[in-house]
Amino acid sequence: MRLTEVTLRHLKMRMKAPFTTSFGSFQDKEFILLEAKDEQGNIGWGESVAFDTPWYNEETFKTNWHMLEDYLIPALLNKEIEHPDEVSALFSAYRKNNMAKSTVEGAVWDIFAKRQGITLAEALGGKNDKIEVGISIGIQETVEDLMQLIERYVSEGYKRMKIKIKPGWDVDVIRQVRERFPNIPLMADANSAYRLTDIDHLKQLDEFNLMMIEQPLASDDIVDHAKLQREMKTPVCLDESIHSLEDTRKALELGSCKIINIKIGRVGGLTEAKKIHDYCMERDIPVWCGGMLESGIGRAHNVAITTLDNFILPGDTAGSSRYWEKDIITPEVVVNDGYIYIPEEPGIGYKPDMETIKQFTVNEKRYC
Ligand SMILES: O=C(O)CCC(=O)C1=CC=C[C@@H](O)[C@@H]1C(=O)O
Ligand SMILES: [Mg+2]
Repeated sequence: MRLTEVTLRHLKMRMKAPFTTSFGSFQDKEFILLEAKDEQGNIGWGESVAFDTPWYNEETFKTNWHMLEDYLIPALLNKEIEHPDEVSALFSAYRKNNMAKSTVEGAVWDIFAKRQGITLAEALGGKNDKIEVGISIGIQETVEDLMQLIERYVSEGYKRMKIKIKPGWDVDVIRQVRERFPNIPLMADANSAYRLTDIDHLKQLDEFNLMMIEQPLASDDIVDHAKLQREMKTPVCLDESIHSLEDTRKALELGSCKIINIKIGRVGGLTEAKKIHDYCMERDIPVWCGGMLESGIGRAHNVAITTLDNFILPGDTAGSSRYWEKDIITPEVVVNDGYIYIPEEPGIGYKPDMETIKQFTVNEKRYC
C-alpha cells in the first residue's frame, strides 16, 4: 500500500452550545480533516483532535498542520508499507506531536481496512457489533442547568454521566447530583485542576460512589497521582498524563491509576491505542475511549476502537447531534438507548458528506 495523494482541510464548525472545562470554554471548533488516497484509488480519512488553543495539551490545529505538511506527509507519501503499524516507525524520528501523527495514521488504517473490504473495527480486531456510550457534561452556569442536562441524557439512555469539576464546582455539586440521582453511573473529570495538597478535599468525593475521578492532578504527573490513589477509595483514571504504552506501563507500575482513558490522538494513533488496550487487558485494567468533541470522522475512529474487548466502561463518544446541528458524515453517529451500532461498510463505515465539508472548509491544500 502506498499513499499517492493527501489533502488537508482546515474546518471551522460551531457547536450547539459552549463546552466548559476547568481550563476554559469554547464553542467554535477549528480542526483539520485529512483525506488520503492510495495507488488503487482508495480513500481514507483522518481527523486531528488538536484544539485551536494549547490548553488540553501543547498541540493546536496549526502546529498539526505544520507537522503534517513539513514532516509527516513527506515521510509517508509514496512509501510502500504493508501495514498501518509501520507508520509510527516512519515517524519515529519526530518527537511527540501525537495528534498530528494520529491524523494521518488514522487515514492509513481506514484505507487498510477498505483494501480488504472489512470494517475498521474488524481490521483492529474488534468483535463487538455495538458499543456502550456515556456522555461528558461541561461545567454549567447553575446546578439546576446541570440537573436538567443529566435528566435529559439519562432519559436518552446514555450509560454513564461524566461531570466536569473544578475548585468551587465539585463536592457540593456532586453531592446534589447524587441526592437527585442516587443510582446513575457517575464520574468526575477535573482536567488537572487540583494539586496533591487538595487531597483532603478530594477524598470527600469517596462518599459518592463515583465510577472514577479523571485526571485530578497535573497533566504531566504520575507520581502524585500514585500518592493520591493510595489514599482515595475512588478509582483514579488518567487522561492527559498518558501519551504512550510506556507511560501506561509506568503509571500502572507506580499505582497512579486503576483505569485508563484512551484517546487515539493523544497516544499518536490507533496502533498505539491498541497496544495500550492490550497491555491493560492483560492486567485487568479497564479502559474506555475518551472524546475530543470530534466531528463525525474522529467519532467514527472512536467507535471502531471501542469494539475491542477491554473497552469495558462506556466512553465519551456521544451521538453526532450532541454537538452538531449537522455532522459531516452520513449517516450521522446515532445513539440508541445508550448504544452505537457499528456500521457495516468497509473502513470507518460512515461516508464523508462532501457538500457539508465544503461548507465548513476555511482552507485546503493538496500534496502529491
Ligand atoms: O464529548 C466529548 O467529546 C468529550 C468531551 C470531554 O470531556 C473533553 C473534551 C476535550 C477536552 C477535555 O475537556 C475533555 C476530557 O478531558 O476528556
Ligand atoms: Mg478528560
